[in-house]
Amino acid sequence: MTETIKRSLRESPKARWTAMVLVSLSAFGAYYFNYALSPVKPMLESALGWTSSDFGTYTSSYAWFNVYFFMLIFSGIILDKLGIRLTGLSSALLMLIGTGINYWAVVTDFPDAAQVALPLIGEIKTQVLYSSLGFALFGVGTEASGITLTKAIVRWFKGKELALAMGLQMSIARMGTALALAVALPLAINFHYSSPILWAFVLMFIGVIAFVMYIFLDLKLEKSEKEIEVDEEEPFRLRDILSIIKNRGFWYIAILCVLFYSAVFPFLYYATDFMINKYRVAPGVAGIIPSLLPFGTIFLTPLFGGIYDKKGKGATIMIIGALLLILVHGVLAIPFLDNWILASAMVVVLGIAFSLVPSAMWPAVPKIIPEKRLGTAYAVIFWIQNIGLMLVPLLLGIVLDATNPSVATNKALIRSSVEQSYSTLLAQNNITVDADEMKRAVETTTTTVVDSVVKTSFYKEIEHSAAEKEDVKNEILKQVATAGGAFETDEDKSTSINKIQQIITEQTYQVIEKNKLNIRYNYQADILIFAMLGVLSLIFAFLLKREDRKKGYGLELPNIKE
Ligand SMILES: C[C@H](NC(=O)[C@@H](N)CCCCN)C(=O)O
Repeated sequence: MTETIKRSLRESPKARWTAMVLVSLSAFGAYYFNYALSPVKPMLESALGWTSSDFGTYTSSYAWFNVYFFMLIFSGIILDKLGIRLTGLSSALLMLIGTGINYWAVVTDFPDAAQVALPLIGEIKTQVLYSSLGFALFGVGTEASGITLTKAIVRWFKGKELALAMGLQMSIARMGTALALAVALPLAINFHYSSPILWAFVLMFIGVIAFVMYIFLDLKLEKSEKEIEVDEEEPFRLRDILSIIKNRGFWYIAILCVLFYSAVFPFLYYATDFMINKYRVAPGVAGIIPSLLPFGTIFLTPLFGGIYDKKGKGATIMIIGALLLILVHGVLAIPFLDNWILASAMVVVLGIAFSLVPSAMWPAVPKIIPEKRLGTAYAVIFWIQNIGLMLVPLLLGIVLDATNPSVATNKALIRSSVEQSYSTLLAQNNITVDADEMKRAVETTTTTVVDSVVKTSFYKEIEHSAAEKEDVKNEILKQVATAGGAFETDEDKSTSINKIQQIITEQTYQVIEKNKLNIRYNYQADILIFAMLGVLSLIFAFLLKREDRKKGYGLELPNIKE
């Protein structure tokens, strides 16, 4: 078909780069919210009584609807039927609604023991369930928006700077992840644990506005191409899936994708907590270390993509990426190597691996799958990848609780002692506070105590039986009451509450230290799971290279022919 593109708006660099920035803004918000609650894990435990399994359920819920309801496949069909404008706007709105539900669930005061029974999952805290449903809705929007944005970029940049535009769009999205990891916990500490979600809501709203602006630009593009004959795009067909899944090379890439991404995205969910617990990094700055990973990829992904374009060696690049993955998780798993500088260096190396593999893997798909089935192929790969994003974070949470059985109960014990101490001291001193003020004070005190114990204790914790836990609780109450006896209230209410907070913090801390109450997680088993995923990734990267040699896909050849 003839294609006269002289008068198309795509010919204007200003117009197409504006389109790229506008569509990328919603991805920025999405990638921010994806990790906005991860660094806040320790606070969710201290303040809301979540366990690691609750956190695992929440993070795995991102993929619930995508996996169970085949939403990625449907999104591909919907995108084909409704087009970029409607699908993009609907997915941006879906992300916004999901974020809103998540915010509501986290700020709502559910009774401590409120639980619902779900098929397959079993008993789950009501708050965790609602947060997860919001996150699951957000996940559908994010993945649908991912394939829509790719199509939008292709629409504007085909025959132009396509790879660069895709790389930059990924970089803008990753800036969102870096921002979330670096600022979420400081935001939560200084304001409220829900503040990172509120910010996500604002960013997502900006994303929706930006997408509405994109729609106007896209309408202008359509108008400019009205008289022009352009190539018809191939529609999404279910029967394409059949021909794709018969291809062995496709399976190697899809399995490598799910294994590799499962060792990186879920790692980021837990990384801040891991830095605090293993490397004793102060919570306020612990997120900076994992944020080095997405931050590095912002520059490295386009760089490695360029190298692959010119020099080739795609399958070898994926093998190197998988080897680095094993190195990083292997080193992070060694118990006595607990220096934060080493941890930061490993995160930087993981960032290099996470730039190498995607920069070679995504452009390798068109070498294995014919162009007209590419949309379907990416949707199926994302679907398989989502299975990993659903199972691995949940497994990590369950394993963390199972290998650290006393941590969650000990945190709950501290919280209830703090609560009782407040009630006693406030009553003794005739100070009345409303329920919200009290809740806030208990949350802050518990978080402060837990943080300081985790950061400063070098003892080898001993596990306590239930009876000993009661003793510890009584001792906390006794110590707080003794120290509180000398307390006199002659100042205003907030000064008095601050003093009470200080007394409770100090006394609780001392009792925990003395009794060696274990509230620090040992992440050893979780990190070994990541290392195993690395080994499996390496095996599939080798299988892919062998298949390439057999079938001659040209994965090792440059993309740009001289
Ligand atoms: C391009 C690729 N995107 C994905 O893999 C998405 N399916 C998942 C997005 C989840 C974001 N945490 C990428 O980001 O490398």
